[in-house]
Amino acid sequence: MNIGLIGAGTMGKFLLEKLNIDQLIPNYRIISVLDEREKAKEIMPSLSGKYDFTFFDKLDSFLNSGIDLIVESSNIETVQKYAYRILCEKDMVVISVGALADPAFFNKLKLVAEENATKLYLPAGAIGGLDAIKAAGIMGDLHSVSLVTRKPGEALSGGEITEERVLFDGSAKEAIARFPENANVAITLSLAGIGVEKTEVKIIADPKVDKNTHTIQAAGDFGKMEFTLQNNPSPDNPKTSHLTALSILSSLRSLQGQVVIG
Ligand SMILES: NC(=O)C1=CN([C@@H]2O[C@H](COP(=O)(O)OP(=O)(O)OC[C@H]3O[C@@H](n4cnc5c(N)ncnc54)[C@H](O)[C@@H]3O)[C@@H](O)[C@H]2O)C=CC1
Ligand SMILES: O=C([O-])CC(=O)C(=O)O
Repeated sequence: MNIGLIGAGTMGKFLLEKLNIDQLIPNYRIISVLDEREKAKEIMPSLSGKYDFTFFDKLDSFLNSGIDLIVESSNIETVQKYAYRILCEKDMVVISVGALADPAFFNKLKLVAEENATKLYLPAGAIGGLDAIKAAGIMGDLHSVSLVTRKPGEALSGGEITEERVLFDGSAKEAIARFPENANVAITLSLAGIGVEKTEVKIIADPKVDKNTHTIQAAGDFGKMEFTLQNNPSPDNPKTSHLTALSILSSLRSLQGQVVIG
């Protein structure tokens, strides 16, 4: 599988290390990286030497570089800019899932993927339990879904804090608008469950935690569930839980093989 990467930051570099150097998934390699911004020309040559990929500064040449699948690990704006065009011809893994909070945009992507027989993969990212949420909602009998995200102040750009502070309490749709780098999980959860308007989100800065903590609660005809993750932050980006990059690798690995779990 020849992969094209958009976003060679914290997660992108981790994926380059694991796929291209450690060869964690046999035959899966990042062969192309896209960055159209002027400043990319300075940093890409050394990265491309280290990880052995070709750098592209134009989307069209990137798409024509022999890649089978695109992995995005950049930001919401990049997904909004490129996803439609990409899904016209390639499968795509999106991790900045907050880009899909607008139902009109999400439906447009679903439609273009359907028309072109391409696929949009949304890894679980920094959370889990989505298999249970999807199962619980399959008959429309999932009544409530909530997420409480608790992070150290520095992860929420709040700087030094001395006591717990609720920074946000509202819908997933509002959460991602206010915290585009911390509430992608709220949108993944919404898409798996009851949507961006009905999914309730609280974001709390907490000086007592050193992990990015996410608690999901759901109730419906199936019963109730509660699921808590205590994620170690990525060493290079305290906002991003390390589990997120692992979940991209896991999504890639699940494209291979005959057995599908979950
Ligand atoms: N779905 C989930 O569970 C989670 C999603 N995220 C999201 O994943 C994304 C990546 O996270 P990190 O790697 O920690 O971020 P990062 O900030 O370390 O890396 C992002 C990279 O994208 C590059 N970039 C920005 N604009 C670009 C463009 N137009 N074209 C190409 N490259 C561009 C930046 O230069 C940077 O190197 C972020 O949007 C983050 O909010 C983070 C954590 C959890
Ligand atoms: O990494 C995390 O813990 C969650 C996160 O930042 C996001 O969903 O945007």
